[in-house]
Amino acid sequence: MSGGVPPRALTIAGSDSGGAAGLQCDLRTFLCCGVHGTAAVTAVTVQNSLGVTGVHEVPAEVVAAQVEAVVTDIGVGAAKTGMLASRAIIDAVADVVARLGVAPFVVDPVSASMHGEPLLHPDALTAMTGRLFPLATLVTPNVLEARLLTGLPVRDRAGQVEAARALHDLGPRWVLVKGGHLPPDQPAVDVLYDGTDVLELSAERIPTRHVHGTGDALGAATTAWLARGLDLVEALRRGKQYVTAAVADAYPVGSGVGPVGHRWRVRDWPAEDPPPAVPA
Ligand SMILES: Nc1ncnc2c1ncn2[C@@H]1O[C@H](COP(=O)(O)OP(=O)(O)O)[C@@H](O)[C@H]1O
Ligand SMILES: Cc1ncc(COP(=O)(O)O)c(N)n1
Repeated sequence: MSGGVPPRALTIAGSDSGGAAGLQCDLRTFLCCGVHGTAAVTAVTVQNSLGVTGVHEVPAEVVAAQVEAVVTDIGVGAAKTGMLASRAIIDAVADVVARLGVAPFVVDPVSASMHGEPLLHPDALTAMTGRLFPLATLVTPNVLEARLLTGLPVRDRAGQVEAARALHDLGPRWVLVKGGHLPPDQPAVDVLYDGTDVLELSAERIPTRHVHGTGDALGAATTAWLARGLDLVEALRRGKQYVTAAVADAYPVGSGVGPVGHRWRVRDWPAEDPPPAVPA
């Protein structure tokens, strides 16, 4: 790839000043997956390993303008959403994504931080499901978001499947109900549903409290592999491998919950996909 034009991906997401989640995690993941990352910022959060203490939204028309500027000049092979904050931002993103035909399009319906602080206004849920889900190639709720969006209890694998079926009826091509928040005695199983078949992506649950940014790393790695031209199931398999390695590489910065790590990808860069040589 050295000297050539790399694939490009776009994240439409909030900023995490602590650098664990949000667009910081997405851009780092894009780089580690060999893709040029671009970002439309939706909100600035005041955040660290202990939680979120402030949220400052970017005007909806500025979010849409960032998306348009990137798509019309740089080009986007795949895009994902993270924190979208408000109904106005969701409506603006839905409009610009539909108008410019941005695809594949991964929607992570982020509703709260891992500490429980809200990252989405409650009145924006219907815009999320009504406007964004029908445009999505893949939606990736965690168990808590699946409960919020469906009203179902979602306590185990059977609950994940039931929620995936209900969410698929809202229009996305694929639904992934992530299992990171299931009880610690259960493996980290994510359930993928395409309207017909159920596929499980399973990994051993790694015993660490430092899981800030797991969902963003999974979604961003999957988006990167979609931008590199892989089909959805293969992109997601690689995304799952990426996040499992990232959880294993997590580290304690700050006195609360630390970030998942991306250093493994640089240290152990696979032989079939070497980093470009550094010019002398
Ligand atoms: N302790 C863990 N060990 C291995 N994988 C994990 C662990 N915690 C979460 N995951 C995986 O990380 C990804 C993100 O899941 P989840 O934590 O449910 O999402 P979110 O970050 O959106 O809340 C999923 O693939 C999930 O299975
Ligand atoms: C800006 C931003 N976007 C997303 C998340 C969710 O990530 P997590 O569930 O790891 O807190 C976050 N905390 N902050």
